Amino acid sequence: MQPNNSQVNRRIATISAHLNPPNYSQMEGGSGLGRANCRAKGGSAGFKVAILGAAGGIGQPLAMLMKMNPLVSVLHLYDVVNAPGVTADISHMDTGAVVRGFLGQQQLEEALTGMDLVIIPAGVPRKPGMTRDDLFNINAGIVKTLCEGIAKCCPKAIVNLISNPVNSTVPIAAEVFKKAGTFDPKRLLGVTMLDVVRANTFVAEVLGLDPREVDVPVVGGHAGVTILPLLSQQVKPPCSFTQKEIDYLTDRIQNGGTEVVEAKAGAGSATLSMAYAAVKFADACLRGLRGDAGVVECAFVASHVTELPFFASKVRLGRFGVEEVYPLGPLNEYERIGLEKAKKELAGSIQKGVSFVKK
Ligand SMILES: NC(=O)C1=CN([C@@H]2O[C@H](COP(=O)(O)OP(=O)(O)OC[C@H]3O[C@@H](n4cnc5c(N)ncnc54)[C@H](O)[C@@H]3O)[C@@H](O)[C@H]2O)C=CC1
Ligand SMILES: O=C([O-])CC(=O)C(=O)O
Repeated sequence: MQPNNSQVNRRIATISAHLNPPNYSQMEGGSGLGRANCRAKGGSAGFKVAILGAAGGIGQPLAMLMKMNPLVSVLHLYDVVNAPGVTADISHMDTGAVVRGFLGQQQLEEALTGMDLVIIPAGVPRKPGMTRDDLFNINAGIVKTLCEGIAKCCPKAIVNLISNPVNSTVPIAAEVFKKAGTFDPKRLLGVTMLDVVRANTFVAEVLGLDPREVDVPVVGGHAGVTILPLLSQQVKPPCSFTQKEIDYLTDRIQNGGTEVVEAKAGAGSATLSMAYAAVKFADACLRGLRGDAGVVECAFVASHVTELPFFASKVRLGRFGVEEVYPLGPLNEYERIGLEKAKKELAGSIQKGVSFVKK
């Protein structure tokens, strides 16, 4: 039997309520009586941060940690699935940031408007046997669409790009911004912080130190041989390694991601350590925006440090994003050979990203 008109209308209403669940910006405090919107609009000190892909393996712990960050006054959580649930959950934490959820493409612009910092962990992760480049076909399109939204709604925001392959997605973002006439190389940063976090951890293990005492620069890019730890510049504390230790550490740092992918056996890649690293990096960006002096981290950025248009190295973060890109410093022979390998692979990955948008 065919449904009559009023039955059809009821079904449409039910489906559309499902597709457009209440925006959590209207639901602060749950009762609708909350004044959090007034607090957020009232110019309370702090920055406005959006996470795109907030319901994912990285996105959820990242959202939780950003909600705990005192520099954040407003936190927008955007995803194509499950954003309302994650938002409801996170919004119950009694920390300062006002949390709002946004679900689906039709709410992307609202999610992005007015943001100071946009963090992007949207996209598919690896399974065992895959390279990061195997994610290109799906993630390139996702990153392109999200960056088009950023160019339109918050062109001055700092962008922290996590989605893999970072060596190609950062060039994709740059091309999208160039097309839109909004590209500012200071504001686009590929997140390679997890490589530094791993390098500090593994070096500390070898040296028998607390990882918090260790500071290893990791340059190049974020995949395999493009991840180049500069162990000769491990300055905090100054130390030297045997060749065996250097081989072991370089291999472990370059393949840290694969180590996690294999251990998770099909259930994804690093999420918790990545969320930690992303928050460490986002916090550095926010401290820079606030005007703190001497904020220096490694990131994959537009660069003149080598002949390549993008390269990861130490950068100084300030009120406008990347204020200085530091040269690599003295490399030993082992690192010089590693650099040549890294550059060769990076050149192809960068070109692949550029061509994706230009084609
Ligand atoms: N830069 C780095 O050091 C690291 C990067 N990654 C990368 O981060 C990405 C995310 O990883 P996981 O969180 O583990 O994946 P996941 O699959 O658990 O989460 C991804 C989230 O993105 C969402 N999403 C998909 N399409 C979207 C779109 N168009 N707009 C907004 N959200 C969208 C999904 O709904 C999902 O919630 C992967 O590409 C992974 O390779 C992972 C670890 C380290
Ligand atoms: O290995 C992956 O696919 C995820 C990633 O980038 C990392 O853990 O470094």
